[in-house]
Amino acid sequence: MGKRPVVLVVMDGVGINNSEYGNAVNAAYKPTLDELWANCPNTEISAHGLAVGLPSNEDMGNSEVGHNALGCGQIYSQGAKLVNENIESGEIFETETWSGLVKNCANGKMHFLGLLSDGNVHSHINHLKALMKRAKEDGVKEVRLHILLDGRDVPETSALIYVEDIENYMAELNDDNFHACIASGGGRMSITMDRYEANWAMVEKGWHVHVLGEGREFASATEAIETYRAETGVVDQDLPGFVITKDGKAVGTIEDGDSVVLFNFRGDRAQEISLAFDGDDSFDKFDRVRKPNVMYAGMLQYDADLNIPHNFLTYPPKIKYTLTEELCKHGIREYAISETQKYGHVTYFWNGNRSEKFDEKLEDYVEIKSDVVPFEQRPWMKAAEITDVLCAAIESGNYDFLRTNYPNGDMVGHTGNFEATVIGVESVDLQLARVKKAVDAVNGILIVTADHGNADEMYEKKKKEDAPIKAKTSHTLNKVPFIVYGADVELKQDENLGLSNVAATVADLLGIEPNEHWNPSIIKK
Ligand SMILES: O=C(O)[C@H](O)COP(=O)(O)O
Ligand SMILES: [Mn+2]
Ligand SMILES: [Mn+2]
Repeated sequence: MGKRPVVLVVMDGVGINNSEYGNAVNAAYKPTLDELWANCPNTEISAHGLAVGLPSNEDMGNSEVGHNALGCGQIYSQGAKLVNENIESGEIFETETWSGLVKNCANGKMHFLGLLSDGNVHSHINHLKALMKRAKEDGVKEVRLHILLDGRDVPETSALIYVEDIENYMAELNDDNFHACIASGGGRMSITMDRYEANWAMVEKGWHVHVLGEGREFASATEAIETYRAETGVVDQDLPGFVITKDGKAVGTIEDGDSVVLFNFRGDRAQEISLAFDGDDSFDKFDRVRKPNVMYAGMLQYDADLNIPHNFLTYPPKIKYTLTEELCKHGIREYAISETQKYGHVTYFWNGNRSEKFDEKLEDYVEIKSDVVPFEQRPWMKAAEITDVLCAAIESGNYDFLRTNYPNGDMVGHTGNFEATVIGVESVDLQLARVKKAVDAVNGILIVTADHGNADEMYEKKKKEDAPIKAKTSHTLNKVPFIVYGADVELKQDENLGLSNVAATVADLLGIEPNEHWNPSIIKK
């Protein structure tokens, strides 16, 4: 091509926060990032709320919407917003899927499985309430709820707030003809919500409690949560699975003739459990022991290429004109690499929730296997291993555009462990120095940015001056850095810039005319 290669680094979860309080990014020793920020063209860009297609500016960013915006140069209404609209207009209940679900369980139960919170990253409790209410109106008699406790997109020990809320809601709905109750549950990082096949054993554990009704027994979800908290001290996302029983019997195993709705709208952590429900006898990820004959549907279609799940209630955004597609048209050779935890972020999310490549010949994707450990124990994760392989790819001269995601700021940030998160950010900085050197060796251009904040705010904001410090595990509403190294450009400084302006900027740096559908480049002309 004769063009200068462009390397883009997403430092997952590394936002900009002017306050030092709980700020693991500022607390980290990060000479390379500091030097780049001080000496290179840079700007701050938005990564949350309306800038990434979420319902409001109160919604923090997340990896799905962040990488979608980065990789497609446009702002699409995202799952959270689409489901809101679909419920508000009532269209969701006019779908064949909904009527099929209702009809299918005429003599059985309707099960709702999903993340119980108002985090709005994977799900929203209001969506669940709307589905339950309508199920009752449509004549469903028995509803069972399988709850995944959050504490990752919401405060780390907030599960009981949502349990109480939904139990009160069910109590109001329950009458002589309708009965809804919680049947099983567990922490979202302990059961069911694995992603990118990092740890199928989590899904197997979820299958056992939700479907088979096998697990430690409790009389209520509150009892389970309180008992586990007292025994283990773990936070909500890590609480073990539990089964609710009455008179020695699980109240809501999933049986032939039942219907099951996964009320999460986000795809990554919804796919594996969906495969377990949809899969025929050839399913071999774990032994399901018993596979009930149910109608299963997702709140959204999680992967349109792979048709997961077969039935769904809301169409995902149809993301068109992605950067990868455009670059392929120009013969640009692309390379994407991350470790398992974020591999799908730089491929599937980046390409508009598409799991197939646009052009086999032009694209190479590499996954480095993530550790299966609590990440506060190994905050460096696989940053060095990613860099080994990435630098070799840069120096090979075989690629024109290379992108990577370093998960540390985010994955360690989600543990709520400040010290470990500082080390996570420092690990990324160490690798950044190596990437920069490789970029220099090929006379390339380096872009450093992030998909949303997390490590930049590790403590919940205090409500009272003398309140104790409380760890914050979720993402933030903060802006993220955008830095260009190795190119003599001037960057715009504009309140309205966001992640969706990055694709056009990459095209500019590669000497390609940005697609007309994209938001404008950040480079001043
Ligand atoms: O799934 C998760 O781990 C969190 O809910 C969101 O994190 P991510 O958007 O950075 O993946
Ligand atoms: Mn992220
Ligand atoms: Mn995250």
